[in-house]
Amino acid sequence: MLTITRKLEFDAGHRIPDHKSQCRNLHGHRYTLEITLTGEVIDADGNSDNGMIMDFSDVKALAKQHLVDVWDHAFIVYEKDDKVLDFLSSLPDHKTVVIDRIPTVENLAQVAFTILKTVFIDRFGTGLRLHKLVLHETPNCWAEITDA
Ligand SMILES: Nc1nc2c(c(=O)[nH]1)N=C([C@H](O)[C@H](O)COP(=O)(O)OP(=O)(O)OP(=O)(O)O)CN2
Ligand SMILES: [Zn+2]
Repeated sequence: MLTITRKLEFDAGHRIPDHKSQCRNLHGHRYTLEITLTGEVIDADGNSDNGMIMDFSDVKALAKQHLVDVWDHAFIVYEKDDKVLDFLSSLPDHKTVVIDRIPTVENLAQVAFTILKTVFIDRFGTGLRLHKLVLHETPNCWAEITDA
């Protein structure tokens, strides 16, 4: 299978409220997101996308619009983490992203995949789709999801 991968990075805060150790504290990461797309190579002479699955600059622009700019410099918080939600809501204009699950890297990867699979759709009639997403929480820790 032929794929392309675009890497983007963003910073976000989180905590894992039930964690047995350090990760129950408020802290942050520089996350690395790898978006892997598949589809036929575009064959259209004179078209800017000719020879590509999708232009990397368009992959970046869409990923930023729908996910990266939403999560960058946000605090990502579980909807049942009441203490942190109360605190964040006391901060004027704080950038907070509330999600329906604990913000482990596994869960963030699943949320990101759900969002981006609706963005990277068959826009060229080439079968373009999101094949895989990798989210690194630290250089040593990451989660991967591959389209079933
Ligand atoms: N399965 C998971 N385990 C842990 C998660 C997670 O999301 N899924 N998250 C954390 C912490 O939030 C943190 O991201 C990881 O901390 P740590 O284990 O300290 O990772 P480091 O890469 O910094 O560790 P080094 O020992 O410095 O390599 C914890 N567990
Ligand atoms: Zn963490």
